[in-house]
Amino acid sequence: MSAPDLFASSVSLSRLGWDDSLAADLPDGLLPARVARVDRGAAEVLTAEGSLQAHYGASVRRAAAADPVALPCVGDWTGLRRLPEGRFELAALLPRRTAFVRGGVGRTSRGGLSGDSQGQVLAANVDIVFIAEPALHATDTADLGRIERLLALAWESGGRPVVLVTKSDLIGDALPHLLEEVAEAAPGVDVHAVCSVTGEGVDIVRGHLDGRHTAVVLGASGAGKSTLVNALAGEEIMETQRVRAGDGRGRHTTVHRELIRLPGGGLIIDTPGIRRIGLYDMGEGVDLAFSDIEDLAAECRFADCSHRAEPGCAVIAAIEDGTLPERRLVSWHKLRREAAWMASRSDPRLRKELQNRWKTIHKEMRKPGRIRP
Ligand SMILES: Nc1nc2c(ncn2[C@@H]2O[C@H](COP(=O)(O)OP(=O)(O)OP(=O)(O)O)[C@@H](O)[C@H]2O)c(=O)[nH]1
Ligand SMILES: [Zn+2]
Repeated sequence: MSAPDLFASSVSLSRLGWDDSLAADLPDGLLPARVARVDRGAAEVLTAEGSLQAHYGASVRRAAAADPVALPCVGDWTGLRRLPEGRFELAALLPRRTAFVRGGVGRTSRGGLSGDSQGQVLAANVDIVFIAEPALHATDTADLGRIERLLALAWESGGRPVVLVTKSDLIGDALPHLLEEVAEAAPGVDVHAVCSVTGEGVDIVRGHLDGRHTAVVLGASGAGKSTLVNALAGEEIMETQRVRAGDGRGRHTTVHRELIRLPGGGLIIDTPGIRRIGLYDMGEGVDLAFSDIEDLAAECRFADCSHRAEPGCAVIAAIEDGTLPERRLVSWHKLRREAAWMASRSDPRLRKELQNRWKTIHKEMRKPGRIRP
C-alpha cells in the first residue's frame, strides 16, 4: 500500500471504531474488517475499501465448532486474508473489548452434561450502552426497576451505560423531579432527557459517540429507540411503530441494517437479539448497578449481612435516615435473586472463561477518567 492509501484507510477505519490497540492485535498480513452482519459460514464486513462478503476460514470454523462464543458476531473486529482468486477469507477474530453474551443452558434434557456451552454473543465491541426509558409510557411514568435491570446488563457487557429519559415532551414540569429519581437509580451514570420530536438532547447523545464509538440502544418496546436512531442518522433508517401501524404491516418485517454508520461518525448496533435482551446475564453487573448499596454494605457489622434484619446493618440505617430510597434495596434483592437463578442455569465453564477474558478489559475501562466523563 502506498503512503497516501494508508493514510486514507486509517482515517475511515477509525470512523468504524478502529484504534491502535486493536491494530496491535491484528495478525501480520491480514486486513482489518468489522462485522456488520453474519450469515451461516460468512459475514458481511466493513473495511477501509468498503463492504464485502467474507467466508470463515478454517481456524475460525474450528474455534466456533469447539465453542459457539468464538463465532463471529456483529461488531466483531476481524482479520481478512485476500485469496488468490480475489475473494476474502475471515482468517482471525480479534479479542473482544466488550460483549453482550446470552449464556446458554449447558445441561441437556437427558439429565447429563452436554459438555459444550451454548453461549451466544449477541454483539461485540459496544462502547456505550444507551438505556432508553420513556418519561411516560401509556399512563405510567418511567420504570426505575427496568432502568436498574438494564443497567446491570449494560455493566455486565463491559460497555459504559448512559440513561436516556425519552419522550421528555410528555411530562412537562415534572421532568426535573423525574430526572432526579432516575439519577438516584443510576449511581455514577450520566442521565439525560431526550425528545426526538423537538430534538432536545439528541446532540448530547451524539456527543457520547464522539465520532467513533459504537453504541446499542436498549429499552422496552415503544421506548422510542427507532425514533432516536432516525434522529441521530438524520433520516428514516429504522421503521418506527408509527410507520408500522400506519401501513398495517407486521412488526420487524423489514430486514434492516445491523451495524448502522451515523453521518457524524459513530455506529449503532441494532439486531433482533439485542432488542429482545432483557433478563439475561446480569451477573456481576448487578453489583455495579447498585454501587451505592455495595458501598454502604462495607460498613455493615457482619461481612455476610443480607441487609434484611441484622443488627448494625448500614444499608437499613441509610433507609431509616432517608439517604437511601427503600425501593433501591427491594430492587437489589430482586435482581440478585434473578441473577443467581440465571447463573445456576448457565454453564459454569463458559461463565468463568468469559469472566477471565474480559476481567482485565473491565478493569481498564473502569479506570477513573476513562469510564466517566
Ligand atoms: N411524544 C413523543 N413521542 C415519541 C418520541 N419518540 C418516539 N415517540 C413515539 O413513540 C412510539 C414508539 O417509538 P419507536 O421509536 O417505534 O419505539 P421503539 O423503542 O423503537 O419500539 P420497538 O421497535 O417496538 O422496540 C412512536 O409512535 C413514536 O412516534 C418523543 O420524543 N416524544
Ligand atoms: Zn447490611
